[in-house]
Amino acid sequence: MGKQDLSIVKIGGKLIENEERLSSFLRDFAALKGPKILVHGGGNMATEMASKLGFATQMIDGRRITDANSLKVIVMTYGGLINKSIVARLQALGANAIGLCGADGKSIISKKRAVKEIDYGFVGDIETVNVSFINSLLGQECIPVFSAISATLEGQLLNTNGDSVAAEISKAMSSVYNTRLYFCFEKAGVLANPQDENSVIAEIDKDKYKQLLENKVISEGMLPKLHNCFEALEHGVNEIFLGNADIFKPDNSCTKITR
Ligand SMILES: Nc1ncnc2c1ncn2[C@@H]1O[C@H](COP(=O)(O)OP(=O)(O)O)[C@@H](O)[C@H]1O
Ligand SMILES: CC(=O)N[C@@H](CCC(=O)OP(=O)(O)O)C(=O)O
Repeated sequence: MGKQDLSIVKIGGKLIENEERLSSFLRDFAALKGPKILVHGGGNMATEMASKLGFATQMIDGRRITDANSLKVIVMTYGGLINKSIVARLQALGANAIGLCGADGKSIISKKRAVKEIDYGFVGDIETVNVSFINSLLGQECIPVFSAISATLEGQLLNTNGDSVAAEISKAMSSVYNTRLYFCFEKAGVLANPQDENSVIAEIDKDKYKQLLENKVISEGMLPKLHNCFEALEHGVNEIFLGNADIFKPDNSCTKITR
């Protein structure tokens, strides 16, 4: 018998902050057929909360420098407010969501990033994903909702990029499922002209990716996002799509990443 399909969907922080788009997305996600996993970021909200508490935020190459105060804010914001709100709303839509961070069920174990030129602080690089635990939740028709937090085996919580959480879960779950990974963010996909929402590139393979890099069409957060995509395709993920909150609506245009 062939493998069953599994959808892994990541939603970015800017999408989460837009109430109208988030509601519409959650309705579509709740209605999506088959086993599924949601991963959420929340970077902007953490920056705002930190600022309210009087803590400055420093980002380098899209990664947050996470000192002890910053980690506390992140756990409260991602693991608390955002995660629990999304779970409650999915439950209200009839979807049996369960909120998790990497420490829950030892689901995502990471290592604190080694200090090279930059000390990122409490930032984790994922080492293992607990496939059997996640699979057992899916087997009970639960929908795991992961925040962008992992943990070490020694019990240290670590801030972990949401795109990486989604990509690593997808790679690991590919041993059991046909995996389809969706990155939902504020744009309609990868744009040929970042200023023009109507310039969505339908498909990007490795050659096209090289060309986009050379022509500097992609920048900022899109750089690690596409890097993650090609890495995931090399490691068993079957299909990857990038789009906005409307990605599951019929006739919605988005970008497909192919080898
Ligand atoms: N060619 C491009 N097409 C679409 N987005 C791009 C492009 N180049 C750069 N970007 C930027 O990448 C961002 C997406 O990355 P990121 O901010 O990390 O997303 P997320 O909301 O998932 O955290 C977009 O909001 C956009 O500003
Ligand atoms: C290490 C690191 O940078 N972690 C990210 C995790 C949140 C995230 O990925 O949020 P978005 O999807 O909204 O960008 C951060 O703290 O910003």
